[in-house]
Amino acid sequence: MSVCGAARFRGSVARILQQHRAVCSHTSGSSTEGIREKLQAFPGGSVELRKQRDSGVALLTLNNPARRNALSGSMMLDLEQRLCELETWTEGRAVIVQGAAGTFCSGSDLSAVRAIANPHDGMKMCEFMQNTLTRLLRLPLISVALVEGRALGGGAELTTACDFRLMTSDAVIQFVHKHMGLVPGWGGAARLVRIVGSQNALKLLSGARKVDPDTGKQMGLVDEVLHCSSGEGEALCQAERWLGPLIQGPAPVIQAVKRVVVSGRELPLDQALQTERSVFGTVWGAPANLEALALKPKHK
Ligand SMILES: CC[C@@H](C(=O)O)C(=O)SCCNC(=O)CCNC(=O)[C@H](O)C(C)(C)COP(=O)(O)OP(=O)(O)OC[C@H]1O[C@@H](n2cnc3c(N)ncnc32)[C@H](O)[C@@H]1OP(=O)(O)O
Repeated sequence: MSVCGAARFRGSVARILQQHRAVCSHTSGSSTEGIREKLQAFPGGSVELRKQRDSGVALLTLNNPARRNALSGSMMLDLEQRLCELETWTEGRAVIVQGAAGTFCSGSDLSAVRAIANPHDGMKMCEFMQNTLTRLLRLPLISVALVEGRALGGGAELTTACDFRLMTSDAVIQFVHKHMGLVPGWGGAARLVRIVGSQNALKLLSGARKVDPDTGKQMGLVDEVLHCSSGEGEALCQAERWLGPLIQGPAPVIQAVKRVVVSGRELPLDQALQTERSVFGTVWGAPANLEALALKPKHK
């Protein structure tokens, strides 16, 4: 890589880190300035984070069951703060995003949507949620959306910001945006095209189609269909079991794997190769590598 290329790369990494520090410390000056105060004016529900230290799996729960886990303004702010915590969780391996009371998320809280329907505030909310879901997508943790019940509108977009989607057999993902005279604004369209391809994305968005698990699996939107017979909590148990093989191993190695996949997915080849070398440098000769070499590994 040329000297100026390396300088450009260092500059882009510095900018990403600067944005991260600014957002976590709420440093004003970003283009979403002022929206936090407005979102705070729409309370209701919460976004809970439970870090399971033994497994390194965090549970991120949208908790607004009276509103089918619709995202109130304060929940959008909660989500940003929970992501700040996850971005610096060095022992973390994965995060499962779920909804309370057996349903995922019915999108934005419509009372908040009505109140900030003006273009200026709507655009700032859109950018705030787009930035927040992009940070979820880029977490150095393997992320799974556990979809029970309904994932509608912004809730459907939220599922696309996870690496994987697991659905219970009676669940539905629906991009209802067209019915509201809208298109996705939280990054859901850009991510959906990358997940299912542009033709399937066009069908799901233009038709506002209800995606059942089998259809979702066929088009690559759904990674596993969970058949749950007994009560509450079974879907989560099945999701953790599905995740198990992906997160076996030291947290730094799992996090390094996610980092090289994110850079391979998002960066131009030269920068992706540079990032891969940088991440490789963090695990080469690190404890997990040295321990593995000492054991004379045999991969049967
Ligand atoms: C489009 C992108 C993004 C945006 O631009 O911001 C959005 O996400 S906008 C919101 C898109 N979502 C919706 O339009 C979903 C609307 N809700 C429904 O379709 C149904 O409620 C349901 C989610 C399919 C559940 O139906 P059901 O099980 O029959 O329950 P109820 O309909 O009786 O709802 C229970 C209760 O919850 C309230 N509710 C549901 N969704 C929302 C929401 N998104 N915002 C606010 N409140 C919501 C619903 O009003 C009921 O409350 P009460 O009437 O007070 O009992």
